[in-house]
Amino acid sequence: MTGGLGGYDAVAEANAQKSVLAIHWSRICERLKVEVGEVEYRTWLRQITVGPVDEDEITLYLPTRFLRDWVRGQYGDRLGTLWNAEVPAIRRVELQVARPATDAAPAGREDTPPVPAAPSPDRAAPRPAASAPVPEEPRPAEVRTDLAAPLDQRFTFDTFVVGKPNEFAYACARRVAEQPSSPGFNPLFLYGGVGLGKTHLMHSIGAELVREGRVSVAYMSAEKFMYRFIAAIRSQSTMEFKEQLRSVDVLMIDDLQFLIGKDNTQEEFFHTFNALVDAGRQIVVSADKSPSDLSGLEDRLRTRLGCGMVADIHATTFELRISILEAKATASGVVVPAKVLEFLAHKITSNVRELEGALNRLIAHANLFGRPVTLEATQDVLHDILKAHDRRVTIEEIQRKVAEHWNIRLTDMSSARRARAVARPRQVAMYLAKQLTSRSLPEIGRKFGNRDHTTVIHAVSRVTGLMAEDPAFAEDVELLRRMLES
Ligand SMILES: Nc1ncnc2c1ncn2[C@@H]1O[C@H](COP(=O)(O)OP(=O)(O)OP(=O)(O)O)[C@@H](O)[C@H]1O
Repeated sequence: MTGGLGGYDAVAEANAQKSVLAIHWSRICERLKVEVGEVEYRTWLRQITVGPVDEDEITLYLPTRFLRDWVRGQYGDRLGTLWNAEVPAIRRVELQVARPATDAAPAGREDTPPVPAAPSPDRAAPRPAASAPVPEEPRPAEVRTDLAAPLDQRFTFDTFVVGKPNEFAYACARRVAEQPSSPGFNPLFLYGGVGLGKTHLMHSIGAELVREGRVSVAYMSAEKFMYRFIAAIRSQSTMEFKEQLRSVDVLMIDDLQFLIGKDNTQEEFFHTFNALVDAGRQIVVSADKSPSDLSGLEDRLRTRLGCGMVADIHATTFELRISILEAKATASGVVVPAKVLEFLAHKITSNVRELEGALNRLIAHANLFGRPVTLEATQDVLHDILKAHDRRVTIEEIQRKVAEHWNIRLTDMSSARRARAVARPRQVAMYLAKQLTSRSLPEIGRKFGNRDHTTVIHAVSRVTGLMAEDPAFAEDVELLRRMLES
């Protein structure tokens, strides 16, 4: 590809080469359609654009890293063979990530338009000619701050403590961060109660992708999405808003439940969602409930949200709370005795945010006054928080949980049935009632079908004995106790 005769000839030669390559490529595409089928072709191969030839190598472009890797793994050799059959001088195919020019939208902050000739900041930037792919190098990884909230630097995979309740969601988030748009993982829908780490995981995905490079990430709360949309309508710039959204590689929307009842915004989100997924981009969404339980969201949106991977973050266990506290205490550099951590993990069970808040207050207090953290100081410094968490468990709740756990009828808690499958759970419920409530033995007996207080004493000692003998049984009872306390 030498020019030698001046700029015009070089351009003419490049154009001629392009049109010849385009003819070869269209023939190869026809072959591929027949070989792999129309659907497969449209999903993976249609997005390829042809780049330059250098010696014996032709460069093909794909819009995302994920597509590039997939096509390379599945079709790399075949593409090489087909090109070689068309143009014997081509012996190798190089696959690169590049956004086709038709998709190119402003890629930086609004105040730094990437296309120098942009006529005005409130108009979409002009697009280069459709056939010229934009190579990946000049387009650095970025967080689309024009669209989105900046990522919180503290929320990374490294600082996320993994335990049983969140290990699945964590694994899914890691997978998406490593391979955005993997089949089966798009969209990734994370859900769980308040303060259990959904936002932390989303920011971790964003941080990882940006660190890895080559993708643009937009993160925003559903609330922010709505306000941006409304502002765009008011300023008559909805097209620009849509284009910005649809130009990102990964779109993350936090707290989607906010869109319940906001029909127009839902509609807009639905179209954005479809446009991105259809273009092979990744969507990550969080909400407080699963897609099927988000009544108030349009059915078609709920259906699409549930199409990828739905991962639940469960309420924390005692072990996870301890691990989180340990990690955060270590990071703070303040020595917090194990018994203080255990005390907090027992007392503050509702969510990690509150747990973290309590620990932060303790640490701040220790730093301010230069005093060691003790159990007494903890009770003093946190007395208001601890009081709010002093939960009263009722005997009815205990009976319900225990019955559910062993799959027996609630009425069997007070029935006369003595079969072990029923009597043992009943004894456990009596034991837990004694442990977790301040009710007297006769009161407990009365709640269990008017039994005598000696029956309750017998149940307590029987369960205590069995727990000592049988670790699996002890674990069951312990689990129930923690569930009831949280
Ligand atoms: N497994 C964890 N390891 C470390 N920190 C955690 C973990 N889970 C939650 N946190 C911390 O708890 C706080 C609350 O988490 P986050 O904001 O991610 O919760 P959320 O599920 O998004 O809550 P909301 O429903 O209110 O949006 C954050 O400071 C976060 O870092």
